[in-house]
Amino acid sequence: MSKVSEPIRVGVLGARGKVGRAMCDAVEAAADLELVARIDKDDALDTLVATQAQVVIDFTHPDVVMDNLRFVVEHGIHAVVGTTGFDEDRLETLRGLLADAPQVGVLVAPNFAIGAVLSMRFAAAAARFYESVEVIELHHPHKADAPSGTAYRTAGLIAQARREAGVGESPDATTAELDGARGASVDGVRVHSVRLAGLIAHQEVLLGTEGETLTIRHDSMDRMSFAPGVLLGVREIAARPGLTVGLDPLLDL
Ligand SMILES: NC(=O)C1=CN([C@@H]2O[C@H](COP(=O)(O)OP(=O)(O)OC[C@H]3O[C@@H](n4cnc5c(N)ncnc54)[C@H](OP(=O)(O)O)[C@@H]3O)[C@@H](O)[C@H]2O)C=CC1
Ligand SMILES: O=C(O)C1=N[C@H](C(=O)O)C[C@H](O)C1
Repeated sequence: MSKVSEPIRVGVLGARGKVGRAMCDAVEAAADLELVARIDKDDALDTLVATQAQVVIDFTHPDVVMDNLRFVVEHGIHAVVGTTGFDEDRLETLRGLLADAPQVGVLVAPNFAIGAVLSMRFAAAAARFYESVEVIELHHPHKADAPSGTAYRTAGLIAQARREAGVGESPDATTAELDGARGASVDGVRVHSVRLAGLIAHQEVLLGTEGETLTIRHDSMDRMSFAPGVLLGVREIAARPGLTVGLDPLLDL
């Protein structure tokens, strides 16, 4: 007779936020998961221990996410993290925390939408074939950070692919510009941030060379687009101790 396994006990941090609310709904709708804690600003993280949460989902704010992770790692709770702001320094700090808790797994991904993960891959694959490349990210006007975490990662992957292929910088003869007109340079790649009411999360990678251009565009039209990737992380993270960056390995990419 096959054994029925217990549902995974999940806590959501940022539970009243835009993404947190959608993740609570997604966890509640999944038969193999149980939502045991909804934590938002000023709620006690101890609730996670009292409710025996096994995995947390964090969609909070770049300013607080490291404190949340310190707490959960120290208490042996796995984490699936969508909150942005993870530069190399933060990832290194996280690796240090995890070194003292070798059984704990933390997944940090700048974007959990499957199409966004694929579009980053496509952009990295295309980058060496084009002279020019720029990234435009477009989001709702309540977003705290710019450029987006996805744009940072996309630009980083593009820059790495171009370096490995020996491709030089995108040509740009600008000698006079208004501050910000050419966007921000992320690892040498120009990134432009649009904030517009009515949008959710969107990104275009523009590539150009003699006689042709290629545009790689992804659109999240609903925050539920992040749920399949997050739930995949929740189900798999206990089997992946240490730090995992990006959803790619969970998708066998
Ligand atoms: N990786 C991915 O796929 C995605 C990542 N994101 C990222 O997720 C993060 C959240 O986005 P979004 O939901 O739009 O933002 P919101 O501001 O809507 O939600 C964040 C929530 O976290 C709460 N919060 C603040 N501090 C704490 C704390 N210490 N503990 C628990 N909760 C806290 C906020 O409360 P209050 O408002 O009172 O401060 C708010 O309710 C951002 O960094 C965003 O870029 C977003 C979408 C997808
Ligand atoms: O704040 C958002 O909304 C989003 N944040 C993430 C990012 O900064 O890349 C992911 C997605 O773009 C939505």
